[in-house]
Amino acid sequence: MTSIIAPRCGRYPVVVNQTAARELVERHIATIPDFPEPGIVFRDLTPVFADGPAFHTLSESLTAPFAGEFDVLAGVEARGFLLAAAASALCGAGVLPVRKAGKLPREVLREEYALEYGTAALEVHVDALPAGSRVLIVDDVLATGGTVGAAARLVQRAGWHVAGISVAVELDDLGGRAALVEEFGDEFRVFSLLQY
Ligand SMILES: O=P(O)(O)OC[C@H]1O[C@H](OP(=O)(O)OP(=O)(O)O)[C@H](O)[C@@H]1O
Ligand SMILES: Nc1ncnc2[nH]cnc12
Repeated sequence: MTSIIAPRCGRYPVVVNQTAARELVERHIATIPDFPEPGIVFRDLTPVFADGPAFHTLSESLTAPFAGEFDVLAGVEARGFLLAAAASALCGAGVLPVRKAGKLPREVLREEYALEYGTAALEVHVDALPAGSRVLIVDDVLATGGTVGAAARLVQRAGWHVAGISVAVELDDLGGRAALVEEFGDEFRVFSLLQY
C-alpha cells in the first residue's frame, strides 16, 4: 500500500492512500467501445466526476506525488480543467488554463499536436505566470502523449518549469509515456493513478 503525505491549503498534511484511491476511482470509470470512432476504446471519467468521494479522492491523488514541487496546476481543456480546478482548491495552488486554439484573448503561445483520433492545437497566455513558475500538468487520460507533450512544450517555451505530469488514466498500448521520455528525457516525472 502506497501512502503519500500531501499539503492541503499549505497548512496541514493529508494522507492519500493511493491503493484505495485507485480502487475507488476505477469503480467509477466507464469503458465505451468504438467511441468516438470504430476501434477506439474510450475511458469515460464523467461518472468519477459525478461521485463526490471519487472526484475528491482522484483530485488529491493527482497532486500528492508532487507535494512541495509545484506552484501552479495546468489543466488541459476540457476534461483537464475539471481536475486542475478541483485539485487546486484542495491544495491551494493556482490554475493555468491550457486552452484549445483561438479561445484566449491576449498574446499566446501555440503548439499543434496529434491525437489518437485527430489533430488539435493548444495555447497559453504568454504572460500568465512569473518566470520560473513550477507547473504540474494534469489531465484525465494519457493516450499517445500528444496533448500533455504539447502542454509541456508550451510551459517550457513560456519560461516556466514542468514540475511533472499527472493523469488519472494511462493507456499503456498507445505509448504516451515512451513518447514523453523520447522528447523530454527524464526532465520530469509522469504519474498515472490507473493503467489500462
Ligand atoms: O494523449 P493523447 O493522445 O493526446 O490523448 C489524451 C487527450 O485526449 C482527450 O482530450 P480531447 O482532445 O479528446 O479533448 P476534450 O478534453 O475536450 O474531450 C483527453 O482528455 C486528453 O486530453
Ligand atoms: N481512449 C481514450 N479514452 C478517453 N480519452 C481519450 N483521449 C484519447 N484517447 C482516449
